[in-house]
Amino acid sequence: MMSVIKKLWWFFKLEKRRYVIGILALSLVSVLNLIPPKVMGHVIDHITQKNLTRETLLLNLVYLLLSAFAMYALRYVWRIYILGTSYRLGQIMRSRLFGHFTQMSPSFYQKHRTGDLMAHATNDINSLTRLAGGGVMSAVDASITALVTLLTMFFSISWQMTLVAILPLPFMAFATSRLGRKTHESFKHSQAAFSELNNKVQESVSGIKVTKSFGYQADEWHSFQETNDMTFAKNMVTMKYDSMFDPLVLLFVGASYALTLLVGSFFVKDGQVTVGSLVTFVTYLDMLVWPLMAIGFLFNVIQRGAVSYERIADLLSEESDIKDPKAPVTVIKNGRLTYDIDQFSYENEVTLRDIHFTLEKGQTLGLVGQTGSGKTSLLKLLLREYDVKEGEITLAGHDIRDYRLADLRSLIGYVPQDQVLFAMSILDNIRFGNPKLSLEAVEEAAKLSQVYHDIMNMPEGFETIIGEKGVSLSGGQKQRIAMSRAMVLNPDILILDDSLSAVDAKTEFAIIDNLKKTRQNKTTLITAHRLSAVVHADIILVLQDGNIIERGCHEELIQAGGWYAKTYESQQLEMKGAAYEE
Ligand SMILES: Nc1ncnc2c1ncn2[C@@H]1O[C@H](COP(=O)(O)OP(=O)(O)OP(=O)(O)O)[C@@H](O)[C@H]1O
Repeated sequence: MMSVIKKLWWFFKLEKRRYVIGILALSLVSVLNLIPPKVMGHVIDHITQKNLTRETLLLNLVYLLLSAFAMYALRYVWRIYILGTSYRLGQIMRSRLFGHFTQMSPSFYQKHRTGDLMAHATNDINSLTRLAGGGVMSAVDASITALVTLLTMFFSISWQMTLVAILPLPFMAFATSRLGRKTHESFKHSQAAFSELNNKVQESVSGIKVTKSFGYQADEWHSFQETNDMTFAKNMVTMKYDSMFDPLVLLFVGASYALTLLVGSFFVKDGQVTVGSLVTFVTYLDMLVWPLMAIGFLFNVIQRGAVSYERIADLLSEESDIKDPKAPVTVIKNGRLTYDIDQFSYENEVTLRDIHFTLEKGQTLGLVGQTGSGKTSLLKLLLREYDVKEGEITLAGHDIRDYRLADLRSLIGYVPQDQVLFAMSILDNIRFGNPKLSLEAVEEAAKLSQVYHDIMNMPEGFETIIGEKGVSLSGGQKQRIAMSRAMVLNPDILILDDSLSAVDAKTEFAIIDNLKKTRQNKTTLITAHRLSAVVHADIILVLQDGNIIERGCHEELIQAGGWYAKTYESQQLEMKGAAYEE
């Protein structure tokens, strides 16, 4: 349990100055706290001895007031310096986590669901902040208060009474530590359940449109209720252990009071202590309740912090499986692209097999084949979303793993199958890769992608906000805006992954025509289901179950009379039929 303190030592060291000031202020408050009961006892003794003068009373009142003001100021100081500093830990950990998230490859996001990652970034970080703030505060305060109070009771009132009063404490320590262990376990389960709940909410909200369109709201509601109930049940178990803590402590404190009263009354009767001293003693005993309670709070905070730290550390220790090379090739330029892949698999099943081809700079590759045949996977390997283990992909004579990831990706413009547009203006969406680009450049890219007129017809043209709070776009418009985003950068290598599937044949033809004109010296890779999108390609590969089953240019493949020729023919017939119907 204490290991979490060790693990957080770097932070305490980093904020040493602030913690030292905070702890000093806190310690002074604990000592000043001893004054009021002393003053009280003193005045009571004067009253019982009937010799209380006005001067003595006034002097004691001044002591009380002075200590109250000093404590007011010092309490403010420690709150700012200890609790305030703890937020800094939250800030540091949050940016570490976020930095880590941005470094990770897609397989990380396949393994961890969004809701889970959100839980780490919120709940777990809050637990850590509580440990570095409230935890440190109660540890220092409780130990100093307990120490100075016990010493004062022991030396300035009666050591015998003190020993009797603390008799129940070892039993209490035993009981609370057992309870603490149980709380720790149940908290782990609560935290995991919260992650699950987060996932559920995230998935349900993002899929709400689909859920509703299929009329599955009721099922979704029931499945959410199940997760919600489970989380509630786990939280109740934690709550049960939590709720046992304070009553348990108070039980032992009650025993201390009873013993003190019993022994104290004998001592007063014998004249060993005065009535005033007994009152002071009982007030001090009262002051010990807080440190005892704080043990429970500390147990909680430290254990929760430990669980959360573990969860965050586990995430942070996961390395991205896509790494930058130790000695990267410093200059990157477009050139011959060669795929030499013997085999590639995501997990166990082989996704791509014997993929060998060369694409010269400036050429266009067309990738076709049934769904699931491996087209997207082949492209993702070039982006290094995943790495090839058996074989290599080379660009301009170097294995792509020898370039810096950022360099490699700066060469590539990628229009994925599921485009993501952000809730901001169309202008900013298109120049996402380089916010400094001019409106003219953006307009040009939109024209090349055949979406310029669509945009000009929107309420605020390129300034139109899209997404949740703005205009909803059609599938085809989304595709063409995503395409403009890649085109505006005029990338050396352009990857279009089924990017024209939602546009009509005429628009597709115009876009392809623009591509042919503008990308003469640049490499282009296109996957498509509609073969008309790849007719112009220099090399067309037909994939089936991860293998290349046909290769050549359009004419060669038509000649060969295989899958390509048959599919092309039937698609042409379909198009003619559709045109006839129109
Ligand atoms: N991240 C992944 N993890 C595991 N398997 C995957 C992953 N991505 C794709 N696959 C599997 O790899 C195979 C090839 O998928 P891929 O997306 O490359 O096909 P595709 O030809 O692009 O299909 P489509 O035309 O439908 O887009 C499929 O069987 C798919 O289930």
